Amino acid sequence: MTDQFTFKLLATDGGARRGKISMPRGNVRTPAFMPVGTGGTVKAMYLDQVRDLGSDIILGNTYHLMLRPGAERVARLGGLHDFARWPHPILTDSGGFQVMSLSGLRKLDERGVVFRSHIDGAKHEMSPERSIEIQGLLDSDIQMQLDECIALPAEPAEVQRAMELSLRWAERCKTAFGDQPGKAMFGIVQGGDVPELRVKSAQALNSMDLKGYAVGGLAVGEPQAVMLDMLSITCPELPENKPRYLMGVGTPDDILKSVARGIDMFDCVMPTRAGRHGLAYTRFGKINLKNARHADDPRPLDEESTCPAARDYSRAYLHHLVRSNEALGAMLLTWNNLAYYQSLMAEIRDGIASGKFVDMAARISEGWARGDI
Ligand SMILES: CNc1nc2c(CCNC[C@]34C[C@H]5C[C@H](C[C@H](C5)C3)C4)c3nc(N)[nH]c(=O)c3cc2[nH]1
Repeated sequence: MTDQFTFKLLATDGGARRGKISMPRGNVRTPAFMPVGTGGTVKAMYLDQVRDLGSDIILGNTYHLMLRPGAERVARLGGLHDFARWPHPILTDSGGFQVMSLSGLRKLDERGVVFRSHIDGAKHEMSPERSIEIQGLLDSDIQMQLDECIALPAEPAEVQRAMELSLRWAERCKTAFGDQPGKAMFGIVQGGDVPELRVKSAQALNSMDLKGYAVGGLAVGEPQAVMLDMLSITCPELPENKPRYLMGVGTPDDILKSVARGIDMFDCVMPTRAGRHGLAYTRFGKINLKNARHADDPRPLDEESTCPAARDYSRAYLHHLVRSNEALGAMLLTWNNLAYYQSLMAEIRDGIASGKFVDMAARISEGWARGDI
């Protein structure tokens, strides 16, 4: 047990890193995939299942929880861990990304973002200080600075404006967060697809001596090659003794290639959202259970999986559930997908620890390319 937030680099293999984050609520084995919770739940899953799959940490959802049921109410009820019965670490995003993508009317200026709730149209102001206050009310263990994430492609002048605003907001978030030994506030590197802006953002955040660093402003419409190039430019500028979190990423292939460039933490709605839409992630690649070709297939998704959803149900049954829009279809495919993602992360961690990351990554990628499954 510890009352501090610490990161320990345990092994490296090329650019890939194996580490451990220690916090009062528990440890996070990195590279880590963080299942995405929305209103304090990972959709279509019981949190005990999420834990049993090997998830050390989940994401909470600042924007949704502040609108409903309200951050002050969650605090009155003991904070998000008690509210959702998840006693392990929780990371919360600042809410800015969603305001930019979800809410209707919104105005952004030096003070922060003013927006209307997509639920009831009520007006809300989200300043850097208010975002940190909300994340504190949720009792989040890892809090993200408020930032401005812009979609790509974008004009370099616009990328620079948003990056420099985000740096000023990082300073304000650091001040608002203050000194909370068992918790962390991560800065977010911006700079779009402009190498010199990425370096400037990373170096400025580096000098703020934060407990962890996220790489933001990616997975916003750019090709994978651009995202990977930005990682190759950004990660070397970040301290190697602090965790690095690539926000919103990604597919299994994105994750393998980003780990190779020095990323430690990932979050993505893909496995959970795809599961609700009939898509199964497996070590043989993606399988769309909506497709009629599965209607008579008695095989499970993966008879060697330890996850019952992958091992014990025929593709014909899963196809039937998905086609009939049965809740069990979403439940089983979400369970399968998170189990697959966490087994991929465990294989990645073992590969780095044994110095076999490159061979392991090649073998995994060949499995996906096997074709007809
Ligand atoms: C997909 N690509 C992408 N995502 C990104 C996110 C959100 C990360 N996921 C958190 C989130 C976002 C939504 C959906 C769930 C729950 C909750 C609301 C928190 C994950 C980002 N968040 C911030 N603050 N800044 C970014 O630059 C950024 C870039 C991203 N690029």
